[in-house]
Amino acid sequence: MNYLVTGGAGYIGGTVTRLLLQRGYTVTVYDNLCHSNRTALPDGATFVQGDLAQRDLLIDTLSKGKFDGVFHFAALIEAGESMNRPDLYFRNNTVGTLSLLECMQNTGANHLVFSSTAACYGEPKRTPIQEDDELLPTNPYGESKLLSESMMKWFGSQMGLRYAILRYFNVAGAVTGYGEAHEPESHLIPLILDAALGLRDSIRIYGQDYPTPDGTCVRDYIHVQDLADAHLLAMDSLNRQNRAIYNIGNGQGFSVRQVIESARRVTGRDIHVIEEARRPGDPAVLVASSDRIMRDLGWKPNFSDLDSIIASAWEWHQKLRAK
Ligand SMILES: NC(=O)c1ccc[n+]([C@@H]2O[C@H](COP(=O)([O-])OP(=O)(O)OC[C@H]3O[C@@H](n4cnc5c(N)ncnc54)[C@H](O)[C@@H]3O)[C@@H](O)[C@H]2O)c1
Ligand SMILES: O=c1ccn([C@@H]2O[C@H](COP(=O)(O)OP(=O)(O)O[C@H]3O[C@H](CO)[C@H](O)[C@H](O)[C@H]3O)[C@@H](O)[C@H]2O)c(=O)[nH]1
Repeated sequence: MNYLVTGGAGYIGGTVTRLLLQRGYTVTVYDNLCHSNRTALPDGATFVQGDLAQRDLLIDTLSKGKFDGVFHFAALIEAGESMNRPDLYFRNNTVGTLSLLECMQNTGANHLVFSSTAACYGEPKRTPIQEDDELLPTNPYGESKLLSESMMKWFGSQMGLRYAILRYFNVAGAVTGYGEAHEPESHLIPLILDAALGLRDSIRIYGQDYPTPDGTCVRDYIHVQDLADAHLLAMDSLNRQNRAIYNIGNGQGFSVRQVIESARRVTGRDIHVIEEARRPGDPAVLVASSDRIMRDLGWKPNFSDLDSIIASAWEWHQKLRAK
């Protein structure tokens, strides 16, 4: 099999690229490196440096590659940043995805697995969240992904696109030799691990007055290896089904304070905390029901407890920072 991976120089796209290569598949990564660098690219993948907006380059890449499918990860990913710069998020994520869909249509590529997000749901009315629950994003990042989902629906029904939308919850952890290192980093777990290593003075907790048991936001953390497995199952399923939408999470919520406690247990280090105001756009609680993908595709997470997810991140993070 031969696949195109947009955003394949990033954290999750890079992990899926490694898994595809391990399975013996051929992979081309398409990435503009706006939030990553070449050193993150695995040996064995062909690399095209390009932006989703570069239609000629994208069409050329798709035409030459004759791909069996496209995994679409390329996006800006910070909910907080999107509150200040919605324009960037709609341009890069939504218009960028439209460009990809048009180029796929032009070149006859029609199997797509798309990285969507729990941020599409906004503040949920019930927990765990199911795929058919209300979609009311509280930040432009989530809206930019929801609009992309809507385009896929119409490219599917009117133009024959076969697609799987994966709404991930909070992705964490590392596989051998590759883990989370966003540029710049804004995500909770790598920032906590930097604090454990003494590379930051403290970790800031954004908001202590949420309607949750300890007042801090609750999230559902899913290991990147389990998430990567779901991508391969989803792509394969497009030979049997035209379209699907799946949540990918562990079904368990952990507050920011619980994540910090887990990191203290795993690292054995002191982690200093500073309490800050809420970060605009953050929903209080996001916890997934992943029953649908378990039932339809037989997916099952192997890393279900938070300590083991953080332990895998910690092992990799120490090596990363030692470089
Ligand atoms: N990290 C999470 O917890 C999480 C949760 C839900 C969904 N997602 C989604 O998963 C995907 C991957 O996230 P990640 O954590 O690996 O982020 P990342 O920033 O590590 O990777 C994104 C990659 O896309 C590239 N990119 C961005 N815009 C591009 C463009 N216009 N053209 C070409 N390349 C472009 C970046 O250079 C980067 O390499 C994103 O679509 C994100 O929205 C992530
Ligand atoms: O220094 C920090 C960083 C984060 N947080 C809090 O920790 C929680 C998790 O924050 P992250 O920034 O790690 O992740 P988000 O929940 O904001 O978003 C992540 O998961 C989403 C899905 O749930 C998206 O898809 C998005 O791309 C991805 O970044 C939030 O309540 C946030 O306010 C802090 O308290 N301090």
